Amino acid sequence: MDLITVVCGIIFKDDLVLICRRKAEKSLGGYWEFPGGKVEDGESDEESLLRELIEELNLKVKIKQHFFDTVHQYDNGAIELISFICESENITSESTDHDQLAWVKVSDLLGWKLAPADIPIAKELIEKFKG
Ligand SMILES: Nc1nc2c([nH]c(=O)n2[C@@H]2O[C@H](COP(=O)(O)OP(=O)(O)OP(=O)(O)O)[C@@H](O)[C@H]2O)c(=O)[nH]1
Repeated sequence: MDLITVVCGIIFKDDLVLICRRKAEKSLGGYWEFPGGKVEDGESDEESLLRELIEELNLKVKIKQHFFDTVHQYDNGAIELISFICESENITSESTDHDQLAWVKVSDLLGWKLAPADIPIAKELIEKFKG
């Protein structure tokens, strides 16, 4: 089965990072994720991320650096999840795809019910920001 490329933003506002809970009716409903989405034909990863964040969250961010990529095999197919560290100047409270948003400390990330593909990214982030 094809590998689907998904981009996500690790969006910082000061020391806190944004995670979003997928709406119940979506795939992986109820799981928390870093917001983003599927890369479309003809888009770069960065263009795709900026587009998704505006579409879903009406959030304009600065992409600071490419962070960490991971491949995860779900029952219905595999995704490659490409993450970027971003900074946001404003805080958003509404999403078209999520029913809750939370700004959390990096060290607390694994206490949330993250989408399985996001767990290696969260672990890497905790390692990077520890001490
Ligand atoms: N945006 C995003 N998607 C993720 C993450 N982790 C993860 O496994 N995914 C999965 O990657 C796929 C693409 O995400 P998406 O946000 O574009 O989903 P979508 O609404 O276009 O499609 P879908 O609802 O049909 O699955 C979804 O199946 C989603 O569950 C993540 O951190 N961010």
